[in-house]
Amino acid sequence: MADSSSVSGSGNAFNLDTVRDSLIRQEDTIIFNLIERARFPLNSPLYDQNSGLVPGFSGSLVHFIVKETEAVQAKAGRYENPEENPFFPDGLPSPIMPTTKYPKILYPAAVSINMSKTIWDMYFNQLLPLFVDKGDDGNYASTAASDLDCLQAISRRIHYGKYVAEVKFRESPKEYEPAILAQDKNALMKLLTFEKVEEMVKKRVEKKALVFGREVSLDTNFTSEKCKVDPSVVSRLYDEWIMPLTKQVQVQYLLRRLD
Ligand SMILES: C=C(O[C@@H]1C=C(C(=O)O)C=C[C@H]1O)C(=O)O
Repeated sequence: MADSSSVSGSGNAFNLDTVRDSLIRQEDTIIFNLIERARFPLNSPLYDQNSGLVPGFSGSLVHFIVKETEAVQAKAGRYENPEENPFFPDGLPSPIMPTTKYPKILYPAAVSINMSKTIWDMYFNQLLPLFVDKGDDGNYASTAASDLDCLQAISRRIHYGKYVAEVKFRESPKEYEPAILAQDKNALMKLLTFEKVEEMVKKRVEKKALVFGREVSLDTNFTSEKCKVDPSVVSRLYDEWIMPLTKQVQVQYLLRRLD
């Protein structure tokens, strides 16, 4: 069944409401993926640059798994979708089969806006230690697959800022044009920021984490108060990283909107 998680599917309407609906839908994906990752302990050897776990590959095991997974997905056409951004774009293979023609909503240079490196560093260095237990259960391949699910969901959400910016520009070009012509980042940031929306987002993701993360039993509504992922960490993820980075994507996008 089609849902509202994409504006680049054919026939989907493109306006600020549908774009915001997509962001709301993506919250579910991000929270469920965090819950899945929290099933495993940290498993730190996965992230060790010098673990030597992969013969002939210099880098961490998670780097190897993500790079190889992205190569397979590129062959199947995943990165033809402008909503998807690889973490390791260099040397990715081309699709080996015909792929859907995605509607051209964004201007072509938008492809060059890529925050993957920042997202990668934020996820492993800051976010991960906040929501997984310490320890090592040896489940490295499954843990890395789960990391990639989280990274892809967070990356899609942040890069979605391109669509948010495009729709905001189309809805009021006269408001944005002077700031774009002046290349005024601060003015653009002010124009595209809606503090009330951001407050709502933080509260909603915290509540979703509370609802999605508790055990459901048939006797009572919830068996325990313990959540699979701390709701305050999810709220912090949005407050400190996801929303600021989405806004940075929006600013970068708008700066070049009139090129
Ligand atoms: C995404 C939007 O732009 C900004 C970024 C937000 C976010 O990342 O959730 C929320 C509100 C705005 O300040 C929006 O207006 O919906």
